[in-house]
Amino acid sequence: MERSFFLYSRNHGLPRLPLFACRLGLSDSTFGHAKVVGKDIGLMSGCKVTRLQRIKILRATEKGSGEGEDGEESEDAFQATIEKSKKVLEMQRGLLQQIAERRKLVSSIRTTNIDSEGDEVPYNEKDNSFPGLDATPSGGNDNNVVHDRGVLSSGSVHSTVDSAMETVSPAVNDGFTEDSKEAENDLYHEKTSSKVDSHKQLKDITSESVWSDELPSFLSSSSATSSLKDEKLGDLKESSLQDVNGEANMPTSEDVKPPPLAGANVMNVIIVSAECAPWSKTGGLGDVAGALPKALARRGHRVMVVAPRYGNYAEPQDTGVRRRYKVDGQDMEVVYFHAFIDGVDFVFLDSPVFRHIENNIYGGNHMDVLKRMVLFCKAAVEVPWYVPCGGVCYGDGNLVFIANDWHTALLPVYLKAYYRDHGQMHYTRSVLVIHNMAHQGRGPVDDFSYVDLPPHYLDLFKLYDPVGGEHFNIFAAGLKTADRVVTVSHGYTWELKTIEGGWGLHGVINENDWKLKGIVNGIDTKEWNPRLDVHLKSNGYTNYSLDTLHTGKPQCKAALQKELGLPVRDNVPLIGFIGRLDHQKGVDIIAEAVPWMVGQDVQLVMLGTGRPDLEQMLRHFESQHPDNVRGWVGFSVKTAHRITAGADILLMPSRFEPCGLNQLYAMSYGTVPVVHAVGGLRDTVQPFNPYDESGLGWTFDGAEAGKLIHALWNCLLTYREYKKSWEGIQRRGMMQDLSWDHAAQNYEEVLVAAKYQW
Ligand SMILES: Nc1ncnc2c1ncn2[C@@H]1O[C@H](COP(=O)(O)OP(=O)(O)O[C@H]2O[C@H](CO)[C@@H](O)[C@H](O)[C@H]2O)[C@@H](O)[C@H]1O
Repeated sequence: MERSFFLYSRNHGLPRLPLFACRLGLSDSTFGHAKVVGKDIGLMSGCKVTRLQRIKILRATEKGSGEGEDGEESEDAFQATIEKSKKVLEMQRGLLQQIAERRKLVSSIRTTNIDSEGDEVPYNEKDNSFPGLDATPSGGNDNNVVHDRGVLSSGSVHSTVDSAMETVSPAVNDGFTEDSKEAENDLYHEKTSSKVDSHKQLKDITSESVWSDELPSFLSSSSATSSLKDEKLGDLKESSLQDVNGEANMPTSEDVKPPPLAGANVMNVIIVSAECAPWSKTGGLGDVAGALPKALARRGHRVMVVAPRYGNYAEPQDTGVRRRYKVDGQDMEVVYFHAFIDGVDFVFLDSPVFRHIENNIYGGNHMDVLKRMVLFCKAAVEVPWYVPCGGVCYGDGNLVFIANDWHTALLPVYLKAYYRDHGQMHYTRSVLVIHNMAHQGRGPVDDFSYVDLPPHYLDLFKLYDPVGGEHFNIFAAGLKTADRVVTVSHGYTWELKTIEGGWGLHGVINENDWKLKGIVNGIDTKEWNPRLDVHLKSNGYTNYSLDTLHTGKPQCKAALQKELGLPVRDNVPLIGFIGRLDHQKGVDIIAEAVPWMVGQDVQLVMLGTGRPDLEQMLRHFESQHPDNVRGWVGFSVKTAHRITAGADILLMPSRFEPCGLNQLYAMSYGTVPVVHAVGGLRDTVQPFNPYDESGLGWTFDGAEAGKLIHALWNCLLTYREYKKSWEGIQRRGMMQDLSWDHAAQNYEEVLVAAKYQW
């Protein structure tokens, strides 16, 4: 039964209070609008008054205006009202405190209920759980005592996550807390709404997941989810508690946790990648594997990255889990290391075949590379069962693997051949991301004998094309087997379907078009952010932002010129190039344009490593034009950051570019990109239009020196003659939200699509 606040508290003379509160300018948010044990106490929310109250207020006001003629009487009445109001406020405070205490009680009952339900729920298909460890073809694992808890039922999986998260080593987390705080302050890039404490978030996943697995996202809404929760809580919910718990407008209290951004779609995600920054990186794949997981975790998913352990990394600790896998008839042991950082579980696979090759990840002969990838994928697909992260395994329910490029394209195949074909890992899905189709894991058909698959799988790998003839193609098998495929830009998705862009796999891509989606990469706004960049804190460099662009960027430019031994001149355009020195990146196109460039009074700095002939070319240019050109041969993350900050212009004449990250980094540092309009470069660099002062840089429509020169000429003209336009381009670039948050949301759609695909 609802009772008005007036009736509830008339002894306290409250009819005047709403009006009084209004006069004092006290708002909804000051008092809220609370319900206590089913009774609307109408705490002046929006000066809400009942009809009876209104009459009383009116009478009191009329009376008040009459008394106004007598100043003293009126003053006394006013004082009395204040006194009464104070008392009422005091009482309300008490009530609010009671409410807060009841909320705490309810949430503790709720937690207990979820935990106990999780323990008791037997295996249920709808819970997306795997029946048991013993049924796995690879057998059990003596080292992993918590394994069973992770796979027996999703109830136990979810319910144990809470306790798991409590056991995460604080030492591991603490090192990253400050950075997270810094990033949270980033006004330009980070959406503060998406920032939540990772532990709290994972706890939220736990409770959400228990209920949400049962409904596809397109059927469920947050209300559907909460009603399901309500049903599950059943008996425990007394009506009074329901009312307290259901109150939406309560003043914020410490125990109020925001729901995960992914809502009902939260799931377990395992990203498997041959490289992962900052531990290992040869290019953009490492950046993506280091950043996308964190963005997915911010959305509330439980996220793990699996990568080889190439070096002695500081953070990951030996989990004690050891597994043996057969590769080409040979027993190979894998030791699993783990670190929990920024809300993500990083699992590194240690084996003699991975050790100490951090500077040559894809090096070695054809067979060496193939065997490494076979071992990596065989071990990675079992991680959710054997590696306890924070005390509990991921299990295989509600799980999606994200494999990347050909190196891990065997994973979807192993998932199918070893497990799903045998009715196991029934609820696990795989997504394969194409970062670069130019590398496919090709080899002679005989390679099939090394991947350890049933004979009928050969057809998945066999491909014929005019270049390779009939051959063995790992990427092809992965693309066919994965539940969904992602490419890293919309432009590249289209290009892959063409003979020129598909590198022999355009047929496979076209056949699987239905499961293909382009998602433009984001950038790690903690790593690549001129306000926070750790590489700009010394040697004369400085951090800067949109507000300090005028002073900060020129300072970085001067520091870069000084560091490189170039004449320190503010008015000379400084042009940068960063990238792998190979055919893709069009370094040779820059080379053709160098004679023209040096005649333009510009400075050019090129950082790269790769093909020896192109490395030699860089050195040659430097020696020919010591006053204008620097060719830095090597892989230096610090120098890459400093060039991005100090250069005015970034050149990217790539012949093809699936997405490209350097142009994104450049724009966020106020460095203007000049790019070949291809793949992701076309998607992300809107050409400058001087008529309406729009656009972000210059593009050219052919990978030719002449076209590069034409675009660069226009760019240099604007730099020199139209300073305002130039600054506009810089500012527009810096103001974009290039963070991973948006891309992560798109990935989530793909994960959900994979999850509900049968
Ligand atoms: N010598 C050097 N020293 C230091 N850092 C260096 C360096 N050479 C390159 N880098 C860094 O490596 C990364 C290169 O990323 P890109 O996306 O431009 O290219 P990549 O072709 O490797 O990636 C592929 O995957 C990514 C991710 O999906 C796609 O964006 C891209 O189009 C596709 O070709 C950048 O972080 C860059 O700074």
